[in-house]
Amino acid sequence: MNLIIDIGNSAVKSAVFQDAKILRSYVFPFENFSENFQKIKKDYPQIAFSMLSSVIKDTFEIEKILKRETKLFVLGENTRLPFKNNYASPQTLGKDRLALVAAGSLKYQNINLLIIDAGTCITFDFKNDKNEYLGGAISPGLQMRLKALHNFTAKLPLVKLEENITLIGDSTKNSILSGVLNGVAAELDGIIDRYKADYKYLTIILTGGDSQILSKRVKNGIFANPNFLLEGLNYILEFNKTQ
Ligand SMILES: Nc1ncnc2c1ncn2[C@@H]1O[C@H](COP(=O)(O)OP(=O)(O)O)[C@@H](O)[C@H]1O
Ligand SMILES: CC(C)(COP(=O)(O)O)[C@@H](O)C(=O)NCCC(=O)O
Repeated sequence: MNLIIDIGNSAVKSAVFQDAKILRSYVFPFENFSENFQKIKKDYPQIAFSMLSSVIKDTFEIEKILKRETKLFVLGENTRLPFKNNYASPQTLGKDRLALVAAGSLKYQNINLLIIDAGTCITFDFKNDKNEYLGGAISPGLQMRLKALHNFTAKLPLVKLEENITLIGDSTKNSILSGVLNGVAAELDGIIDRYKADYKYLTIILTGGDSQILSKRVKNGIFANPNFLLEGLNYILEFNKTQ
Protein backbone atom coordinates (compact mmCIF):
# COMPACT_ATOMS: atom_id res chain seq x y z
CA MET A 1 0.00 0.00 0.00
CA ASN A 2 1.29 3.48 -0.90
CA LEU A 3 0.61 6.78 0.83
CA ILE A 4 0.84 9.64 -1.67
CA ILE A 5 1.21 13.22 -0.46
CA ASP A 6 1.01 16.43 -2.47
CA ILE A 7 1.74 19.59 -0.48
CA GLY A 8 0.48 22.63 -2.41
CA ASN A 9 0.42 26.27 -1.37
CA SER A 10 -3.20 26.01 -0.11
CA ALA A 11 -3.58 22.48 1.25
CA VAL A 12 -2.18 18.99 1.62
CA LYS A 13 -3.81 16.43 -0.67
CA SER A 14 -3.15 12.82 0.16
CA ALA A 15 -4.39 9.38 -0.88
CA VAL A 16 -3.89 5.74 0.01
CA PHE A 17 -3.29 3.63 -3.11
CA GLN A 18 -3.47 -0.09 -3.66
CA ASP A 19 -2.89 -1.61 -7.12
CA ALA A 20 -3.04 1.85 -8.76
CA LYS A 21 -6.47 2.50 -7.20
CA ILE A 22 -7.31 5.15 -4.62
CA LEU A 23 -8.77 3.56 -1.48
CA ARG A 24 -9.32 6.89 0.25
CA SER A 25 -8.28 10.51 -0.25
CA TYR A 26 -7.79 13.37 2.20
CA VAL A 27 -7.45 17.18 2.15
CA PHE A 28 -6.09 18.96 5.24
CA PRO A 29 -4.01 21.99 6.24
CA PHE A 30 -0.24 21.67 6.24
CA GLU A 31 -0.08 22.53 9.98
CA ASN A 32 -2.14 19.40 10.84
CA PHE A 33 0.11 16.94 9.04
CA SER A 34 1.20 14.89 12.05
CA GLU A 35 -2.28 14.19 13.47
CA ASN A 36 -3.69 13.40 10.03
CA PHE A 37 -0.82 11.05 9.25
CA GLN A 38 -1.40 9.15 12.50
CA LYS A 39 -5.11 8.78 11.65
CA ILE A 40 -4.35 7.54 8.14
CA LYS A 41 -1.74 5.07 9.41
CA LYS A 42 -4.21 3.77 11.99
CA ASP A 43 -6.83 3.18 9.27
CA TYR A 44 -4.31 1.64 6.86
CA PRO A 45 -1.48 0.01 8.86
CA GLN A 46 -0.45 -1.83 5.65
CA ILE A 47 1.04 1.40 4.22
CA ALA A 48 4.68 0.53 3.49
CA PHE A 49 5.75 3.18 0.97
CA SER A 50 5.19 6.91 0.72
CA MET A 51 5.83 9.51 -1.96
CA LEU A 52 6.07 13.23 -1.22
CA SER A 53 5.82 16.18 -3.58
CA SER A 54 5.98 19.66 -2.14
CA VAL A 55 6.07 23.22 -3.43
CA ILE A 56 6.42 24.78 0.03
CA LYS A 57 9.69 25.76 1.71
CA ASP A 58 10.25 23.47 4.67
CA THR A 59 9.14 19.84 4.87
CA PHE A 60 11.88 18.63 7.23
CA GLU A 61 9.51 17.52 10.04
CA ILE A 62 7.11 15.84 7.61
CA GLU A 63 9.92 13.91 5.98
CA LYS A 64 11.15 12.83 9.42
CA ILE A 65 7.73 11.35 10.28
CA LEU A 66 7.34 9.64 6.91
CA LYS A 67 10.88 8.21 7.00
CA ARG A 68 10.30 6.80 10.46
CA GLU A 69 7.09 5.00 9.49
CA THR A 70 7.45 4.19 5.76
CA LYS A 71 9.95 3.79 2.95
CA LEU A 72 9.87 7.39 1.71
CA PHE A 73 10.48 8.68 -1.82
CA VAL A 74 10.74 12.47 -2.17
CA LEU A 75 10.11 13.88 -5.63
CA GLY A 76 13.22 15.82 -6.58
CA GLU A 77 15.45 16.85 -9.45
CA ASN A 78 17.13 13.45 -9.46
CA THR A 79 13.98 11.28 -9.39
CA ARG A 80 13.75 9.03 -12.47
CA LEU A 81 10.92 10.30 -14.65
CA PRO A 82 9.27 8.82 -17.73
CA PHE A 83 9.75 11.87 -19.98
CA LYS A 84 12.45 14.17 -21.34
CA ASN A 85 12.50 17.47 -19.49
CA ASN A 86 13.31 20.41 -21.78
CA TYR A 87 12.47 23.11 -19.19
CA ALA A 88 15.33 25.62 -19.28
CA SER A 89 15.47 25.88 -15.47
CA PRO A 90 14.68 22.35 -14.21
CA GLN A 91 16.06 23.20 -10.77
CA THR A 92 13.29 25.80 -10.25
CA LEU A 93 10.43 23.77 -11.79
CA GLY A 94 7.60 23.03 -9.33
CA LYS A 95 7.54 19.41 -8.18
CA ASP A 96 3.76 19.36 -8.64
CA ARG A 97 4.28 20.17 -12.31
CA LEU A 98 6.83 17.35 -12.63
CA ALA A 99 4.29 14.94 -11.16
CA LEU A 100 1.54 16.10 -13.53
CA VAL A 101 3.75 15.60 -16.55
CA ALA A 102 4.87 12.20 -15.28
CA ALA A 103 1.24 11.12 -15.01
CA GLY A 104 0.58 12.51 -18.49
CA SER A 105 3.60 10.78 -20.00
CA LEU A 106 2.57 7.38 -18.68
CA LYS A 107 -1.16 7.66 -19.29
CA TYR A 108 -1.03 9.53 -22.61
CA GLN A 109 2.12 8.28 -24.35
CA ASN A 110 2.64 9.56 -27.92
CA ILE A 111 -0.10 12.15 -27.47
CA ASN A 112 0.19 15.95 -27.33
CA LEU A 113 -1.07 16.79 -23.85
CA LEU A 114 -1.90 20.05 -22.09
CA ILE A 115 -2.40 19.74 -18.33
CA ILE A 116 -4.11 22.61 -16.53
CA ASP A 117 -3.93 22.58 -12.73
CA ALA A 118 -6.29 25.11 -11.11
CA GLY A 119 -5.02 25.45 -7.54
CA THR A 120 -3.45 28.38 -5.68
CA CYS A 121 -1.95 29.20 -9.06
CA ILE A 122 -3.18 27.99 -12.42
CA THR A 123 -0.40 26.11 -14.17
CA PHE A 124 -0.33 25.03 -17.80
CA ASP A 125 2.04 22.20 -18.70
CA PHE A 126 2.58 20.83 -22.17
CA LYS A 127 4.25 17.60 -23.27
CA ASN A 128 4.37 16.58 -26.91
CA ASP A 129 3.74 13.27 -28.64
CA LYS A 130 7.43 12.34 -28.23
CA ASN A 131 7.08 12.56 -24.44
CA GLU A 132 9.14 15.75 -24.28
CA TYR A 133 8.08 18.32 -21.68
CA LEU A 134 8.39 21.84 -23.09
CA GLY A 135 6.98 23.98 -20.22
CA GLY A 136 3.80 26.06 -20.08
CA ALA A 137 2.58 28.96 -17.97
CA ILE A 138 1.85 30.14 -14.42
CA SER A 139 -1.13 32.38 -13.75
CA PRO A 140 -2.98 33.53 -10.57
CA GLY A 141 -5.62 31.11 -9.25
CA LEU A 142 -9.26 31.91 -8.44
CA GLN A 143 -8.75 32.60 -4.72
CA MET A 144 -5.62 34.61 -5.43
CA ARG A 145 -7.57 36.83 -7.83
CA LEU A 146 -10.41 37.32 -5.34
CA LYS A 147 -7.89 38.18 -2.59
CA ALA A 148 -5.92 40.51 -4.87
CA LEU A 149 -9.04 42.55 -5.72
CA HIS A 150 -9.72 42.96 -1.98
CA ASN A 151 -6.11 43.55 -0.88
CA PHE A 152 -5.10 46.05 -3.57
CA THR A 153 -8.19 48.27 -3.47
CA ALA A 154 -9.82 50.46 -0.84
CA LYS A 155 -13.41 49.37 -1.34
CA LEU A 156 -13.69 45.91 -2.82
CA PRO A 157 -14.87 43.22 -0.39
CA LEU A 158 -13.40 39.73 -0.16
CA VAL A 159 -15.94 37.66 -2.06
CA LYS A 160 -16.51 33.91 -1.67
CA LEU A 161 -16.69 31.72 -4.78
CA GLU A 162 -20.23 30.84 -5.86
CA GLU A 163 -21.54 28.43 -8.45
CA ASN A 164 -24.35 30.55 -9.88
CA ILE A 165 -22.89 33.61 -11.53
CA THR A 166 -23.97 35.75 -14.45
CA LEU A 167 -22.03 37.38 -17.27
CA ILE A 168 -23.39 40.81 -16.38
CA GLY A 169 -22.65 41.41 -12.70
CA ASP A 170 -25.49 43.51 -11.26
CA SER A 171 -23.78 44.29 -7.92
CA THR A 172 -20.24 44.70 -6.59
CA LYS A 173 -20.19 41.08 -5.45
CA ASN A 174 -21.58 39.77 -8.74
CA SER A 175 -19.25 41.96 -10.80
CA ILE A 176 -16.26 40.53 -8.93
CA LEU A 177 -17.52 36.96 -9.39
CA SER A 178 -18.14 37.56 -13.09
CA GLY A 179 -14.72 39.12 -13.57
CA VAL A 180 -12.87 36.36 -11.76
CA LEU A 181 -14.79 33.23 -12.78
CA ASN A 182 -15.77 34.21 -16.33
CA GLY A 183 -12.34 35.77 -16.73
CA VAL A 184 -10.49 32.56 -15.82
CA ALA A 185 -12.84 30.44 -17.98
CA ALA A 186 -12.15 32.77 -20.94
CA GLU A 187 -8.43 32.62 -20.21
CA LEU A 188 -8.46 28.82 -20.24
CA ASP A 189 -10.40 28.70 -23.52
CA GLY A 190 -8.17 31.35 -25.10
CA ILE A 191 -4.96 29.56 -24.12
CA ILE A 192 -6.33 26.15 -25.18
CA ASP A 193 -7.27 27.61 -28.59
CA ARG A 194 -3.71 28.85 -29.08
CA TYR A 195 -2.28 25.40 -28.29
CA LYS A 196 -4.81 23.84 -30.66
CA ALA A 197 -3.69 26.16 -33.44
CA ASP A 198 -0.14 24.81 -33.02
CA TYR A 199 -1.02 21.17 -32.24
CA LYS A 200 -3.94 19.80 -34.25
CA TYR A 201 -4.29 16.70 -32.08
CA LEU A 202 -4.35 17.78 -28.47
CA THR A 203 -5.72 16.19 -25.29
CA ILE A 204 -6.48 18.48 -22.36
CA ILE A 205 -6.64 17.55 -18.67
CA LEU A 206 -8.08 19.91 -16.07
CA THR A 207 -7.21 19.18 -12.45
CA GLY A 208 -6.71 20.92 -9.07
CA GLY A 209 -9.02 22.14 -6.31
CA ASP A 210 -10.91 24.49 -8.62
CA SER A 211 -11.24 22.07 -11.55
CA GLN A 212 -14.89 21.23 -10.84
CA ILE A 213 -16.15 24.82 -10.79
CA LEU A 214 -14.15 25.66 -13.92
CA SER A 215 -14.88 22.54 -15.98
CA LYS A 216 -18.54 23.56 -16.34
CA ARG A 217 -17.51 26.91 -17.81
CA VAL A 218 -14.81 25.91 -20.28
CA LYS A 219 -16.14 25.49 -23.84
CA ASN A 220 -13.30 23.32 -25.14
CA GLY A 221 -13.50 19.56 -24.59
CA ILE A 222 -11.43 18.68 -21.53
CA PHE A 223 -11.06 15.70 -19.20
CA ALA A 224 -11.61 16.83 -15.61
CA ASN A 225 -9.73 14.66 -13.11
CA PRO A 226 -9.25 16.07 -9.61
CA ASN A 227 -6.85 13.21 -8.71
CA PHE A 228 -4.51 13.49 -11.67
CA LEU A 229 -1.56 14.74 -9.59
CA LEU A 230 -1.92 12.08 -6.90
CA GLU A 231 -2.18 9.41 -9.61
CA GLY A 232 0.97 10.84 -11.18
CA LEU A 233 2.88 10.59 -7.92
CA ASN A 234 1.74 7.00 -7.48
CA TYR A 235 3.01 6.19 -11.00
CA ILE A 236 6.37 7.79 -10.17
CA LEU A 237 6.61 5.79 -6.94
CA GLU A 238 5.90 2.49 -8.73
CA PHE A 239 8.29 3.49 -11.55
CA ASN A 240 11.09 4.18 -9.02
CA LYS A 241 10.41 1.12 -6.83
CA THR A 242 11.13 -1.19 -9.74
CA GLN A 243 14.29 0.56 -11.05
N1 LIG B 1 -12.21 21.26 0.58
C1 LIG B 1 -11.43 22.21 0.07
N2 LIG B 1 -10.41 22.72 0.81
C2 LIG B 1 -9.60 23.67 0.31
N3 LIG B 1 -9.74 24.22 -0.92
C3 LIG B 1 -10.74 23.75 -1.69
C4 LIG B 1 -11.61 22.73 -1.24
N4 LIG B 1 -12.49 22.48 -2.26
C5 LIG B 1 -12.17 23.30 -3.26
N5 LIG B 1 -11.13 24.09 -2.94
C6 LIG B 1 -10.51 25.07 -3.85
O1 LIG B 1 -9.26 24.52 -4.17
C7 LIG B 1 -8.31 25.56 -4.36
C8 LIG B 1 -6.93 25.04 -3.98
O2 LIG B 1 -6.64 24.01 -4.88
P1 LIG B 1 -5.48 23.01 -4.60
O3 LIG B 1 -5.35 22.18 -5.83
O4 LIG B 1 -5.64 22.32 -3.31
O5 LIG B 1 -4.25 24.04 -4.50
P2 LIG B 1 -2.75 23.83 -4.09
O6 LIG B 1 -2.28 22.59 -4.82
O7 LIG B 1 -2.09 25.06 -4.58
O8 LIG B 1 -2.65 23.67 -2.59
C9 LIG B 1 -8.76 26.71 -3.50
O9 LIG B 1 -8.50 27.87 -4.22
C10 LIG B 1 -10.26 26.47 -3.32
O10 LIG B 1 -10.99 27.38 -4.13
C1 LIG C 1 3.64 27.49 -9.79
C2 LIG C 1 3.46 26.87 -8.41
C3 LIG C 1 3.53 27.96 -7.36
C4 LIG C 1 2.06 26.21 -8.36
O1 LIG C 1 1.81 25.78 -7.05
P1 LIG C 1 0.31 25.43 -6.53
O2 LIG C 1 -0.62 26.41 -7.13
O3 LIG C 1 0.01 24.04 -7.03
O4 LIG C 1 0.37 25.45 -5.04
C5 LIG C 1 4.54 25.75 -8.16
O5 LIG C 1 4.49 24.81 -9.18
C6 LIG C 1 5.92 26.33 -8.06
O6 LIG C 1 6.32 26.80 -7.02
N1 LIG C 1 6.66 26.35 -9.19
C7 LIG C 1 8.00 26.86 -9.26
C8 LIG C 1 8.24 27.62 -10.54
C9 LIG C 1 8.13 26.83 -11.82
O7 LIG C 1 7.42 25.80 -11.87
O8 LIG C 1 8.79 27.19 -12.80
